[in-house]
Amino acid sequence: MQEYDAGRYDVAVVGAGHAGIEAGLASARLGCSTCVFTINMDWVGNMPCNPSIGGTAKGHLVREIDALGGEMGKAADACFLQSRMLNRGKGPAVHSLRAQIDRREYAGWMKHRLETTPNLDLKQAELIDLRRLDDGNWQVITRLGAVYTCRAVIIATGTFLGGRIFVGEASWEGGPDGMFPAKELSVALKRLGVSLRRFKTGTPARVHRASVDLDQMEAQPGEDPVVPFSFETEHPGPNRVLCHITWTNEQTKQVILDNLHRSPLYGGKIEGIGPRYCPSIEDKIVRFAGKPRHQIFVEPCGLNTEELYLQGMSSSLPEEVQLKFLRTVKGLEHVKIMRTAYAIEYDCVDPLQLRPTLEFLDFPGLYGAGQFNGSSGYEEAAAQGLVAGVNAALKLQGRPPMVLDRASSYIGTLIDDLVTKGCSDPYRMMTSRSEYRLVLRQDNADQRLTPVGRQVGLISDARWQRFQEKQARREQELKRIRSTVIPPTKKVNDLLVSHETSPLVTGVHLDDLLKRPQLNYEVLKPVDTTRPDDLPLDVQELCQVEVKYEGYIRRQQSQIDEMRRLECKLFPEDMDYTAIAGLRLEAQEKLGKIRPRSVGQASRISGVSPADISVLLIWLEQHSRA
Ligand SMILES: Cc1cc2nc3c(=O)[nH]c(=O)nc-3n(C[C@H](O)[C@H](O)[C@H](O)COP(=O)(O)OP(=O)(O)OC[C@H]3O[C@@H](n4cnc5c(N)ncnc54)[C@H](O)[C@@H]3O)c2cc1C
Ligand SMILES: NC(=O)c1ccc[n+]([C@@H]2O[C@H](COP(=O)([O-])OP(=O)(O)OC[C@H]3O[C@@H](n4cnc5c(N)ncnc54)[C@H](O)[C@@H]3O)[C@@H](O)[C@H]2O)c1
Repeated sequence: MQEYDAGRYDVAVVGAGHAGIEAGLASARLGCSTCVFTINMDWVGNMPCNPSIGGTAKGHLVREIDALGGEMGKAADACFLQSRMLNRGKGPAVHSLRAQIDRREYAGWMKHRLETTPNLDLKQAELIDLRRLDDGNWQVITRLGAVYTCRAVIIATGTFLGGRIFVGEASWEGGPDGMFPAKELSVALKRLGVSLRRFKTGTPARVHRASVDLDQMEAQPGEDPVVPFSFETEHPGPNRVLCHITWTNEQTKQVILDNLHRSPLYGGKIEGIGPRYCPSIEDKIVRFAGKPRHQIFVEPCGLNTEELYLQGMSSSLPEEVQLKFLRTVKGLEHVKIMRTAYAIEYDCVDPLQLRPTLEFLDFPGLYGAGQFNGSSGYEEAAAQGLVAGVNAALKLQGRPPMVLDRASSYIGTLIDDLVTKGCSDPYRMMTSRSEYRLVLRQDNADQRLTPVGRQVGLISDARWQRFQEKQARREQELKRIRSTVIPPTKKVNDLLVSHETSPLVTGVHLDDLLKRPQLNYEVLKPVDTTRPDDLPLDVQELCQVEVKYEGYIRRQQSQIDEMRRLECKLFPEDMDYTAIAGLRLEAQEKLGKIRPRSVGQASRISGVSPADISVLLIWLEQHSRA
């Protein structure tokens, strides 16, 4: 193919999935001329699996993306079909927003957002090659020979690189949703020296609504009032659909067990490693053999389609086996499959090759984001896209990088886990991955991250002003709660006794009452006479959590202060660990490979001991004096 010079950009983003979208928008919004490339223009922001956003820990990620100035939360608010806050019965740290989304509406919304963003071009073109020039610039080359010269490249290729589909005995080269795979780019990356490996993931069948007996299933309505993802959405729309729940049974299990030898996974055809926390139904049947049944969420894919998604039934068994086991399920006895479930194997990187900015350690100007970095999930991808896009732009502008630490966010935790510990299967965010989860709540994501977004340049003046007003109201209300004395009147004591908590003998501060497990902000309203009546619900919730969990939060904060002490001790870029006397050989090797940014990051590398950390601290102390 004859090549031609097609122009220059500051940043080229390979991919318009969830990572590529956030990367492209962030880079363009920070003033860099940006081109986002996609294999298929009609699938910008495609959700090849469940059209749902959020859920445990993932909802936190969406809130954080929004707080930094990203797009996913706004798009989800504009296109949701049903919304629920999960885990309301548990502590505030694990409350997680989850929404079922209209898939086509979401993809269209995101595409239009890219099309209308200044400094951003969106192009349908498969990139097949990537070159590093001697002057530090990069070139990306399309299948049609167009050569674009760029100062930075962000790879956000999802599950397309070297994609291979598996359904029973059938297997072919392919991307998700019937798209073609990106083969050449894998070869180009390997040629450059990037080491790739194989992961796999899967998706369940989509079935026709008319073939499903929803009356046989448990209906699951959305929650009112709807809580939006974005801190900027003032009036979220209504819930528009019902979801349903049904269950597998002994018969389903038997069909699967009888056909396990036909599974490409159990037959050894798939070599890629699948997501531990999103197992296929055949995996669940084998791994949790004692479990009599598994839950299936039956969820609409959109308003203008009859396709239903069967969450929990991901499979790569042959098509006829899929039909057979689905028809054993209550309500699915006459089900018709519209899209068959499949597994997909793809190339991705070992994220230990990346810095916390998501730039490759060995290839300045080259960044990785999303499923390409070894993660799984739309929200994980979007979070990384935002971080890669911001950091590519900051570097080109000669500004300090945006590195979010573990105590600032789930985004920081996700990236630190990836680049410090690596991952041996597709990485999924969970609240248990954060040691600071009482502080990293979805309700306070703006408090934690909007100042960072503002500093970077992604938060407008108007939004910043609204944020500051909200913080002022929060502080005012906290002050009022802490200084208000509730007297031991009959009305107060009747209320306390009716909520099974002891009456007062003297006046007590409102915050002390709020700390009682039987009470909350809403319950105390009738006796809290100085409460402002125009306080927004989100400010009320913030104040309640901060007061109720004050002691725990304070304790966690002191752990954070300790952690940050080490996080501020940065290593020089050209650090030679082999020259540091006293470091054990294993530590020298691991540190040399991962090249941590700070002593804090070094302390989390497996194989680096507390004694090694002491040696590093002494070395830094001497080095900074010299
Ligand atoms: C079958 C399946 C099941 C999944 N199940 C779920 C699920 O239930 N829930 C969930 O959260 N996640 C699921 N995932 C993962 C989810 O799709 C990804 O985590 C998420 O989409 C990753 O976003 P991304 O931006 O990294 O990549 P993608 O969304 O895959 O986007 C990749 C982009 O790169 C472009 N591209 C690739 N190569 C090139 C090239 N050479 N040139 C130009 N453009 C290129 C593509 O056109 C596309 O725009 C599943 C994925 C698949 C395929
Ligand atoms: N390979 C991948 O990348 C891949 C593949 C499959 C799934 N996933 C991820 O895993 C998630 C699905 O995984 P899963 O099947 O383990 O389920 P999940 O982890 O999302 O569901 C766990 C819990 O969430 C709640 N929940 C789920 N759907 C709900 C609904 N419609 N209404 C109310 N509550 C609901 C339920 O309490 C359920 O038990 C996706 O959202 C995606 O993030 C990723």
